[in-house]
Order: sequence, then C-alpha cells, then structure tokens
Amino acid sequence: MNIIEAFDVDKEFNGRSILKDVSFTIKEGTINGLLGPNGAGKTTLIRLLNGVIDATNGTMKVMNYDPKFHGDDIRAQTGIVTESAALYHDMSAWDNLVFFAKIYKVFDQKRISYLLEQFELYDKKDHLVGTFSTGMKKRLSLAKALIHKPKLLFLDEPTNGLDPEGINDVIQLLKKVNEEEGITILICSHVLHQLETICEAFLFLKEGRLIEQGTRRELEDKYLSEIKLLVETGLQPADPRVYRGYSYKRKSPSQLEFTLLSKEQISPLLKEILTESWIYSSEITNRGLETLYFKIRGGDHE
Ligand SMILES: Nc1ncnc2c1ncn2[C@@H]1O[C@H](COP(=O)(O)OP(=O)(O)OP(=O)(O)O)[C@@H](O)[C@H]1O
Repeated sequence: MNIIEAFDVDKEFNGRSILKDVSFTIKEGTINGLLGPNGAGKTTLIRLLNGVIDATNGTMKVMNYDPKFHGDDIRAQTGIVTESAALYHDMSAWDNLVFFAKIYKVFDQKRISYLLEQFELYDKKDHLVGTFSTGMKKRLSLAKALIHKPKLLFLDEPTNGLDPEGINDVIQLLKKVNEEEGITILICSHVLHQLETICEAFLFLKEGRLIEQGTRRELEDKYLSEIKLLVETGLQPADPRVYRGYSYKRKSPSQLEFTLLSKEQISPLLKEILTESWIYSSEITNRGLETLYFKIRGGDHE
C-alpha cells in the first residue's frame, strides 16, 4: 500500500518555480532516500507533504489525507527531524520529552523511558540538553519525533554534524524503529553512502524536478551498463590491455581493473585467472549509490 502519493506537484514562491511536475509514490513500511544537491527542493517537498505550505498545482495524498486540507491530521501521525534540533537546552532530556508528549496529548512515562533507553540516553535523562553532544541531541530529537508513535517519519539531513560513530548510531536506530514499529521513513540527504545501506528506494531531485526514482536494483540495471571489477591477483597478462578477450587496466603491481559487459562475465573471468595465478580479492567498484547519483545527475536519464 502507498502511504504517500504525489501527482504533478508544482510549487512556486513569488512566481519562482521551486518544484515542477513532481510525481511519486512511497510504499508503507519502507525507508526511502530523497537525494539532491543544495537548493533542489527537498525541504520544500517535505513541507508540502506535511501540509505546512500548500502546493501551487497538483495533488498529494499522505496516509490518505490531502495535506492542503488535513495538515493537522497528517502532522498528528508524522514525526519530523530537521537540522535545527528544536529542543529546549535549559531543560533535561526527560523534561523535553514530557513537554512534547503533552503537546501531542500522548503523555506516557513508559514510552518516554522506552525511547530514552532505546536511544542510549536513559542514564543522562536528568541532564540539561544544553550539555549534550551533537550526537546526543540528534538522538534526542529522533526520540522526540517518535514520541507519539508516528506512522511516517521525515528526516532532513539527520546525520549532519555527526562523526562517523554518531552517523552509524543514527542509521542503526532508524533501521530499528523501521523494523520494530513499522514506520515509513523519508530521509533527505546529500550524503549518499550513509543512505545506501538502509534505503530500499530513492528519489532524485534536481532543480525542482524529480529526475529519477526506483530501488537501487532498478537504478543499477538501468544506469550501470558495464561492470568495473578490481581484482587483486598475481596475473601478468602478456597484452597490456586485453586478457583473454576481457579489457583491463593495471591499477597497481597486483591490481587489475577489468571492464565487463555484465555480471555474468565475472565467474568465467575469475576461473580463467585462477588457472594461471592466485586471487586475493575481487570487487565491483562502480556500483555504489554515489556512482548512480552522478550518472543520474549527469543527465544519462531520459
Ligand atoms: N519560503 C520560501 N520563499 C522563497 N523561496 C524559498 C522558500 N523556501 C525555499 N525557497 C527556495 O526554494 C529552493 C529550494 O529550497 P529547499 O530548502 O527546498 O532545497 P533543499 O533541496 O532542501 O536544499 P538543502 O539541501 O540546501 O537543504 C531554494 O532556492 C530556496 O531558496
């Protein structure tokens, strides 16, 4: 079932087009990445879906509500984490969550304790938020966004300002709440490798237009027409460019990068090499989200 449907959405600010003909769907229970460079319109799209601002044209359904008329209903069932954490620094972690729970009229000590424990903040529950590290604040704002058990979570650059460990913590927590509470998640970001492991599907925005969407598999099938395979081997082919019909480049004394037409060529190639030499490792180097992103942004799309 789709939890979000958008059809031909346009948004203008003072006559300037910010989003144009944006159409997409998001399946309930999935984690989705909304990718695009600064100014592409990601935050604007989230504000439209939340009913904070109105679309100039087009239709949207979020949990079967039209954000134009039922923003309150949508916001009652969605959580949002923006870049500014929007926490009270002169209050404790506990008091912050109590405060926001009361706003949502869902005050429940058990839920607050549960979230603080899940997000490894329970020991610090009575400390002032002003004394927290960026990572702790980020985790607390996630807990705040989940206080009312939302069905849908919008995250705007959730890992900004975090160190690698902090990023990993947030990513793991998102995975956990998705699995345990079945929450659908839409993450805006331009830091791609972080999203790679958790997102099932991606939307690519560029200058206000949705230029591509799909699962990673679908996008790879569409955009990656050749495979770059880096093989660590003792093989010393006589020809400096072609080995048994496979073209390659030498990357280091023990690394050859083969260009293959499809994944089906990987096993036969490796078998051939093994008849002549050792292999320590082999890795496809052009498959990641980053490669896809630049191909899509670069205009390889229709
Ligand atoms: N209220 C507003 N009035 C006028 N222009 C706006 C308003 N909100 C956003 N914009 C413009 O819309 C464009 C898209 O902004 P938006 O914040 O949606 O982009 P973004 O993809 O989220 O960028 P970033 O990654 O930098 O957060 C920008 O050019 C911005 O200046």
